[in-house]
Amino acid sequence: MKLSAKQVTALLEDQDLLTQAPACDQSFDFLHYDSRQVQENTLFVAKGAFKKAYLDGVSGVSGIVASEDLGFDQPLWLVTDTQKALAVLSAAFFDYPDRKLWIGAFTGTKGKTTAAYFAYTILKAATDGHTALFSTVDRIVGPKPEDKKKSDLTTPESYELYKDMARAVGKGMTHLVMEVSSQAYLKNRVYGLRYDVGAFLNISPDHIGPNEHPTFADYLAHKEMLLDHSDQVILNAGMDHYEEIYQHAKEKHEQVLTFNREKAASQLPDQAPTVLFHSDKTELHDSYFTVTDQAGLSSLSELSGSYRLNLPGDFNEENATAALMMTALAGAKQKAMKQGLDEVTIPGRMLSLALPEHGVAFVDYAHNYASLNALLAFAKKQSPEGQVIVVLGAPGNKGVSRRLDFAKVLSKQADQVFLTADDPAFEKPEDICQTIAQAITNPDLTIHYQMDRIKAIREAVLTAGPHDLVVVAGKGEDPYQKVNGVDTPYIGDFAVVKNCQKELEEGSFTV
Ligand SMILES: CC(=O)N[C@H]1[C@@H](OP(=O)(O)OP(=O)(O)OC[C@H]2O[C@@H](n3ccc(=O)[nH]c3=O)[C@H](O)[C@@H]2O)O[C@H](CO)[C@@H](O)[C@@H]1O[C@H](C)C(=O)N[C@@H](C)C(=O)N[C@H](CCC(=O)O)C(=O)O
Ligand SMILES: Nc1ncnc2c1ncn2[C@@H]1O[C@H](COP(=O)(O)OP(=O)(O)OP(=O)(O)O)[C@@H](O)[C@H]1O
Repeated sequence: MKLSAKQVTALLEDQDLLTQAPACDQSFDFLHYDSRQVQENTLFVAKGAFKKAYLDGVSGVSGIVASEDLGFDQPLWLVTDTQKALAVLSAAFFDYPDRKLWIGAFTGTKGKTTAAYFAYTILKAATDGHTALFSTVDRIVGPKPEDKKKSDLTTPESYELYKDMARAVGKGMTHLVMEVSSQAYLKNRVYGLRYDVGAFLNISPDHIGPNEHPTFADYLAHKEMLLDHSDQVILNAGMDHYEEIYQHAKEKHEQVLTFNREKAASQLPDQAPTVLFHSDKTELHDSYFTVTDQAGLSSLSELSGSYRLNLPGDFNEENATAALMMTALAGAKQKAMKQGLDEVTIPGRMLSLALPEHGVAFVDYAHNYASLNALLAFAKKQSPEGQVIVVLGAPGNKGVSRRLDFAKVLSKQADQVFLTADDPAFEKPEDICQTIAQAITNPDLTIHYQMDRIKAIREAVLTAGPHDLVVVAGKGEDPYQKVNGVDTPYIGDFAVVKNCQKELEEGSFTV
């Protein structure tokens, strides 16, 4: 892997990014955007909030790509957009690994990680283990334990993206399932990348604020960009703003594949969904549903059938239908589809545990209005004779609107709530919980305060009767709490509930 100066100039020129190129004739052994990772003979891309001082005392940089002359002595390529430049150069440096992979991508406000795990597990079965996964939780480039690492972002920086794709190709992977966030388009992390299939799951207001999107329209526009860069597209016909998203997709695609729940009101009367699904049985630990291809497309010929999904939640049937359609387009056979959904598990998503004499606990990552609403609606349906007892908090110094959103959902769907800490950052968790409590409008909802999250979960379990559901929302298996700028280690909600279960079984449970 090398880049010659000539190549760099040609690549940047080709994308109309170049405003000035140096007259030099050299080759670079490395490419990077982070001064802490520079090696001997690196072409350095100064992007984002880069400061010149970062390169003080750093040796090894032999060329610079930047949007302004920062006063370095090395050959300089001046470009109009450093993030796009990094993407273009990374793709070339890693020898276009994207062209050697079948790539399926999910976007949406909710369900990206879940649907990506569904599709990954199906394709792993269909390709005999030759599938990679780039998700918010893990980035998996091969079959061995050492091929898996924790993700930092939902969609990584372009350099990291192509580097990990190249690693996946090197390990014999043929398919990749990935999540694409709106930020990835906003920050040009996926500039120039094409997908074989792109699926748009849903949209609701989120990620709007400083450092994210200025408006909802901007958020939606960046999500829609996935449709422009996918060869085939799948849309959830039941989502908000469907008509607008469908029209957008139609501008680029003759065929737009859509799905919806059977008997759902059609948002576009002239356009029947390609695929319909319905629930056969929803249980506390899994769900059974049937999918039917209405259009009789040969590309979806393996799709129609009944499936067991190893996760509960009616919204997960939606995610699963999208994953089934995507994997059918990738050529998966129904046997792999059934096996994948039957076996799939996702860290921190809809994990359920039976608690002797204390009902059932759900640990879930739901942390905004749409996801908490879907989760508690499901819980309410599952415990008609019992109470829904929720443990949650809201993060400090970000997503402040979530506090009122949670109060709204709790007022509608919960019987008791244990308000607690959830990444309080530089705020006091007590203050955040007070804001939530003050906005709760249901006088019948019992409110408890316990800022120690482990104690809050244990107290909720102690409170629960045999028919109750304890829903621990917001952190899933997150291994830390953000407190005063420090990632403070935390055993994770699931581990706390598991300990409760073990102690209940042994008869030693106390709070
Ligand atoms: C607002 C935003 O998108 N920022 C991202 C962006 O930051 P940036 O380019 O300004 O980079 P920076 O970290 O401020 O530093 C500037 C440059 O100096 C370099 N540097 C820095 C320090 C140093 O000592 N030496 C040095 O060279 C850095 O490598 C970087 O190239 O590029 C960085 C990676 O190169 C990202 O880590 C960072 O994401 C931040 C941390 C972030 O949290 N973003 C969130 C909002 C995000 O993207 N979330 C979405 C999920 C949304 C969803 O759930 O739908 C995601 O895809 O994860
Ligand atoms: N289709 C859906 N509709 C509503 N809620 C959903 C849906 N799918 C998942 N959820 C809820 O949202 C939570 C997060 O799901 P998931 O991690 O798959 O979404 P995501 O899009 O990756 O989220 P994020 O961008 O926050 O990482 C789940 O734990 C579940 O409670």
